[in-house]
Amino acid sequence: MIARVIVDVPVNRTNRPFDYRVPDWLVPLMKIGSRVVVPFGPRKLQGYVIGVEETAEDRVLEKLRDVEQVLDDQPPLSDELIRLGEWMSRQYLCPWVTALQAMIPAVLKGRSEKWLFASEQLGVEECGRSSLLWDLFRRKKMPLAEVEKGYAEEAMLVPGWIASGLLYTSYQVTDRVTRKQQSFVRSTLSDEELAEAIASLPARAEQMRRVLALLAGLHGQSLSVKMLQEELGITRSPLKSLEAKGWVVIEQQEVYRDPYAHRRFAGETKPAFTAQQERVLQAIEEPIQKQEYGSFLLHGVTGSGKTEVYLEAIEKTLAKGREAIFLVPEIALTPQMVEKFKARFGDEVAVLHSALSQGERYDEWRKIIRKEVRVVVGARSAVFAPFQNVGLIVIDEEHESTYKQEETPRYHAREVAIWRAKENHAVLLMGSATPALETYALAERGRYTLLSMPERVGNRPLPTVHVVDMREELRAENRSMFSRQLHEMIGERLAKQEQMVMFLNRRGFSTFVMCRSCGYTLRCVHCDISLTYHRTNHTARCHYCGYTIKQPAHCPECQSEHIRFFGTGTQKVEEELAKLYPGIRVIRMDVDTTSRKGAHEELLRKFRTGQGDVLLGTQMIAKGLDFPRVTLVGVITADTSLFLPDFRAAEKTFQLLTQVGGRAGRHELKGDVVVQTYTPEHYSIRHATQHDYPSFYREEMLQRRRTGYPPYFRLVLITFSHEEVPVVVKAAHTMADTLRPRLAETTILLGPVASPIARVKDRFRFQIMLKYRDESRLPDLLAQATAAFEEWNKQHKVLMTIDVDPYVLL
Ligand SMILES: Nc1ncnc2c1ncn2[C@@H]1O[C@H](COP(=O)(O)OP(=O)(O)OP(=O)(O)O)[C@@H](O)[C@H]1O
Ligand SMILES: [Zn+2]
Ligand SMILES: [Zn+2]
Repeated sequence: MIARVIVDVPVNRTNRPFDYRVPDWLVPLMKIGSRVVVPFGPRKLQGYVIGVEETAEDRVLEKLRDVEQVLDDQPPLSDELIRLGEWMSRQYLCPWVTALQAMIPAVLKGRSEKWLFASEQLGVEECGRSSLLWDLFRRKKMPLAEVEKGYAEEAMLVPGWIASGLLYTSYQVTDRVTRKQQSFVRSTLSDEELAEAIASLPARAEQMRRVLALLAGLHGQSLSVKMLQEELGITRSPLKSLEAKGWVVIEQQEVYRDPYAHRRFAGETKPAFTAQQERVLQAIEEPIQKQEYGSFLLHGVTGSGKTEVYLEAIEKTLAKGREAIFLVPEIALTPQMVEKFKARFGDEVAVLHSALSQGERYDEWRKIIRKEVRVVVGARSAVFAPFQNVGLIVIDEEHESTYKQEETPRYHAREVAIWRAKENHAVLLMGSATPALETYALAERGRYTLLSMPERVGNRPLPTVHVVDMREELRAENRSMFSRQLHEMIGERLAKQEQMVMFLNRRGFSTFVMCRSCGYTLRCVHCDISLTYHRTNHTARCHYCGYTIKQPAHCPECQSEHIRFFGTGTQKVEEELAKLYPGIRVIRMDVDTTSRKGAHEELLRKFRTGQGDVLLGTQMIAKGLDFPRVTLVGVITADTSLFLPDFRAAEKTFQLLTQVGGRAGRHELKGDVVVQTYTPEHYSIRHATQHDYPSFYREEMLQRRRTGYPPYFRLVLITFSHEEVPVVVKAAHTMADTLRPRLAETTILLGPVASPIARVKDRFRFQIMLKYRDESRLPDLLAQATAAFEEWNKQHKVLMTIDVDPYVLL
């Protein structure tokens, strides 16, 4: 038997399967999708079996090396996921193995380590006075790293011992799988025997009697020792005595680390659907029933009841005997959301997100592979859930940029979801109050079916949005970060004991240059994006094309000298609130207050239970929260995200304002939103305050067409980095020169220019941007070019990354 193996050498040169012979004793274990250990050059590596050939000629077999180990009883990758990995490798120009590794829990990724072994020749005589040799004689092997650390003096003698044949080294692949074990107790006696046993115990053996009585009720089932002790309030000794009598057995069993284990989840009752919910559910009913591919974009305003629609769709999918994946952006994966799912689907749900420890993640993942659950709720990588019969994939807040992974493989969960939905004849349901422009454009062209829910549940009004022009505030001598209107409304809420959300837009914090008198910002004359301020030489520069001007002392528009770069922090807002409203209870949520595990959840719980008047935070609080008593949302600085050097700046601002605004007045109490801005006339602010997505969409599409950005053009960003400028410049130019003559005429190559963040960790960065429409040859072309440069790049220590459809352009 031959196994075709993708080995863990993530470079393009080895980006193909290698053949290995499967020794007879491993044949029964050999399954497609399993991890194996194989020799590769002088090393041993972990690899993934992507295919087997049952028979092969001896002549062929003779030339092959042997598979050394099979690491799994149950393969972590399915045939579908293996093919998905191949597709990703082509689509995102990454090694196949890197794509496969993105699909499995981190603990399964093997590390190859050098170990020191005792040979047959090492006997007691040879050990002499060496503690290292004695230890090796006993343990047989030890990681070399441990030897070097723990036996510093003797480590120098190791080469000699190897030469004389007492020791040898070899590579071993280890994963970091640990399983949590717990003691369980059960009785081995029949019911009658138990009754006799209880009767036979002396009067003072009260505790033993109670244990047996409890176990009798379980009829041979086992119970965790910990729970039994807690229940009866006893020590371990009566158990030991019973074990000695042979009446009970205590054994180790594996348990899952379930972070939600001790919570109670109230069973939720389904509401009667609203008419628009009914309509949407009807539209997706057919492909779910017929098990056909169907893709839908659900455009529903904030508070329109999208979540109920998702839950119902999942229930229908489960009823067909199929499985469902529910994706949420990382920050929206709140306890509230998880509780909803647990209440509805109980133990059928696994939850995957980055706040879990690696062990917890692994345990949740194993519930899927063992078919113990049929629903997965999780962030981006949950799209790889190893289900075998996926019937539905939901992407909530589909516009969120966290669905794009910013390290290799640089995939987008939406594209992977489409691939899997097609492959499985499943339904893809994407929802948002502010769909990504690319998604909406495709829906308009009929690629996805567009469904809409334009009303809030119960016809509750969308909140009233008040736009405050901060330039006027300055003119009225108000230099505080709170406008007069916001100041007044906060006071009213405090008096009425209603709650508030204060949102600080930290995106683009203090990088762009703006005039505080007239709102003018410095922009690139060629690219229509903001210039970024460079402190070191006081210049403002365009990060797409390199256009640079000196930081002006006066505003070019109104001659004011109040032109400078821009920003405020959450702490400053908190201080100011405390100063203005003595005694106000502020719950601040930012990276500082939420870094501890569980802190995020705890702060939200405090707010929910009324232990705070104001929830103050950044992007973290903009999504998915549903608090009945919130009637005021203040947006302290709406524009900071507007002038980022990013063609999506206007779109992101519109999304943020709509989402934060959507937190107000979701229940009985009516809501107000105050948006403070220096550019009230900007279309993304204007349309957000009107709750007018279609108008924003049209205007933004015009901009994109004019400037040649997605969805009209697609982008590929190639970034190079090196410690020395000349080397990185040479690399970028060589690549550009290679690509240029081969590109289609309609494809535009921008650069090479220095990257917006021109130096990271002392490495200089340069980039090339490709803009193209339909260049079908591009992936192949890039793959060839990458392969050609790999050797050169490696020699000169140049790092090159290729980002297809990039989100972060810095
Ligand atoms: N049919 C219904 N009848 C009564 N209440 C409902 C119904 N559907 C949803 N709700 C309630 O309405 C509120 C808003 O619903 P939900 O959170 O699903 O909105 P959403 O569209 O997901 O909003 P967002 O985009 O802001 O997250 C929730 O409190 C939910 O429990
Ligand atoms: Zn000005
Ligand atoms: Zn420019």
